[in-house]
Amino acid sequence: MTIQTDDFMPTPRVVSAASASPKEEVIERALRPKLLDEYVGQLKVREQLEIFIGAARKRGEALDHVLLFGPPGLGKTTLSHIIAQELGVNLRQTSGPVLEKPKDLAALLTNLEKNDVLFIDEIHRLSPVVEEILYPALEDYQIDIMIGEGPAARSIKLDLQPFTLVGATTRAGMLTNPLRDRFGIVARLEFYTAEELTRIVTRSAKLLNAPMDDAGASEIARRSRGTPRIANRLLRRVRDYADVKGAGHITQEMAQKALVMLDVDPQGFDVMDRKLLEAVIHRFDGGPVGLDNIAASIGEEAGTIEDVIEPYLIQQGFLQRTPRGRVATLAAYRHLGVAPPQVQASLPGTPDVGLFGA
Ligand SMILES: Nc1ncnc2c1ncn2[C@@H]1O[C@H](COP(=O)(O)OP(=O)(O)OP(=O)(O)O)[C@@H](O)[C@H]1O
Ligand SMILES: [Mg+2]
Repeated sequence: MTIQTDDFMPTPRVVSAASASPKEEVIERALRPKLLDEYVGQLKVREQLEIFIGAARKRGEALDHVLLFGPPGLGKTTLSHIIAQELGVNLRQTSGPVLEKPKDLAALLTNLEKNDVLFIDEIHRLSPVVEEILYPALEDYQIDIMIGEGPAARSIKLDLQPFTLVGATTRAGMLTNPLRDRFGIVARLEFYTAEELTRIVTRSAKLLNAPMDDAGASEIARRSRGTPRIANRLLRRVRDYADVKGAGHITQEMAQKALVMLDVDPQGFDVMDRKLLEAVIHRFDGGPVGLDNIAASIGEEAGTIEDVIEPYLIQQGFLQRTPRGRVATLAAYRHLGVAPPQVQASLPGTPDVGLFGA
């Protein structure tokens, strides 16, 4: 296998769901729904939360600890803010990698008021020593802290106010078992349907004062990889296009032209998606191929492929995850206009042709 050097050039992704830039975060905050009722989709999660939040409020208790997991840009941070808002309590926000020492977490915990929400983003990246502190805090609202040093050091117990931890992660599989077991409510966020994304884009366009018709909205929604963050981002790019090339009104035609310019295909796939599928098909005979080989071949980190790129390809049925590696499906061949390998199952001794074999 030859690897061309241009494969290692970073490719800017307009449809990357990965975390927003600081500038984008400001816009995201403005577009973020504030209440459960405004939060589109995720019906199961919403219904559960409505009940549990209602019950906690009624009893004046802290809500059970909540773990939110799912691919980037599906609304974990948004939901954590909504939970605090609906509970009528303060939200304190931090993230796994920021909490370097036990005392960083202890300081946050001891400052919580009754029933507050502590949001820890990227909770799978907590260091083990910090995680240790968290266990008794979650279980008994207590922490053990060390006072002094050397032989004079002693540990004292501090009582905390009852609180709710909301943890978010793109990788539930990387959480330790003891930590995962301490969440009473575990919610997996799913990709959004085109209809749900249409509602999200329509709402955002109103907030941005961007005139748009329904066909324009559904065109953007269809191409947003099931992800609100991408839908909002494409909306802003399409609006720019409509402002410059048209009279500012977002129609289906404007959306289509803008998305062609942005290299987002009708399926919502971008350069990296197509690169991945092409690599599996052309360089690895359609698979099965391991994640690391794909990563080396397309010049992308394995973690990014696993968290950001492949979940949508798998959900849409273009890629399959098998115990032996990733396999391109018939839909992937069709999408790229490549003839699938011939099925030769009737001939004895023919090599395994992956999915298309017997
Ligand atoms: N259910 C929803 N309804 C309406 N808008 C949504 C919804 N979910 C997310 N959004 C929009 O998508 C943007 C991204 O969501 P958010 O930042 O909550 O994603 P995330 O899951 O925390 O991503 P990451 O894993 O990168 O932290 C938000 O600004 C918000 O406007
Ligand atoms: Mg987030």
